[in-house]
Amino acid sequence: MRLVLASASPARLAVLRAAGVEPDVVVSGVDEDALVATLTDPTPTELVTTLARAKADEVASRFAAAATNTTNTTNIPDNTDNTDTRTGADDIADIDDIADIIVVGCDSMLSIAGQVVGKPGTAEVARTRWKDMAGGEGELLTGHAVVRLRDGAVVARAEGTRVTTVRFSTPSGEELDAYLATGEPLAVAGAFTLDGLGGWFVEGVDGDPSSVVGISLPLTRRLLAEVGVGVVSLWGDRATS
Ligand SMILES: Nc1nc2c(ncn2[C@H]2C[C@H](O)[C@@H](COP(=O)(O)OP(=O)(O)OP(=O)(O)O)O2)c(=O)[nH]1
Repeated sequence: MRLVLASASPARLAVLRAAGVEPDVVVSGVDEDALVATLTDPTPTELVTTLARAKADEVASRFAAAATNTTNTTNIPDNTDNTDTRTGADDIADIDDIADIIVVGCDSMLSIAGQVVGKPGTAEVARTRWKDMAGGEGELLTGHAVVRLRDGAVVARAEGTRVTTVRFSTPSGEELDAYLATGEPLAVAGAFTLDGLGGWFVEGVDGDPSSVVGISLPLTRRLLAEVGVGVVSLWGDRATS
């Protein structure tokens, strides 16, 4: 059995590794903006669940193609060097045993001031986000989709979303300038991290902290159980040491 993380997120990989799981990483080629554009007034939960499902399904489809020995190169991003520099991602060709594969896809967004937002992308957008966040609170939603395949055929799937309330401090002008200058807040949902430099500006969370970082361990444990996988079986030698 192999757990495949369908994500380029170093944060998600770090959470799983710290929790005893060494997943294979296969980055999905999902165009999130294009997919969101096809949705009609999705709720925040529908948004992150749809995106998480799309990421998991895109990677799962590659295993289906590999299992039938067909090469569907139309939608498999060119990953000829077999690694994605962002996270050292594998190509599915690197995964020797595809008899029993569990693919996990996630998507995180912050609901704040009546908007649901992802990664700011620029310092200007991140600064604007912090004007809404400072001294207040938002809800960090992380959608999760788990797909289990045996010999390339989907045999089970499970989905869920975790919502965690995050209470923000009020960084000074100098602190915010410095934080934005690091670049960290530009590449993470909600323009903050709980486990990085952003932690200086988070007063607290109500709910699951791992979900804020990018993947909820307790929810993923339940979703794995729904597809017949006990999380302890994924701990490898950690379970016996
Ligand atoms: N280290 C850390 N990262 C965070 C935190 N909050 C959000 N993030 C990251 C996790 C994800 O990498 C990113 C949310 O964007 P997405 O859910 O679209 O994932 P991303 O595009 O990174 O990768 P993916 O789409 O799964 O391939 O923000 C946090 O508190 N700590």
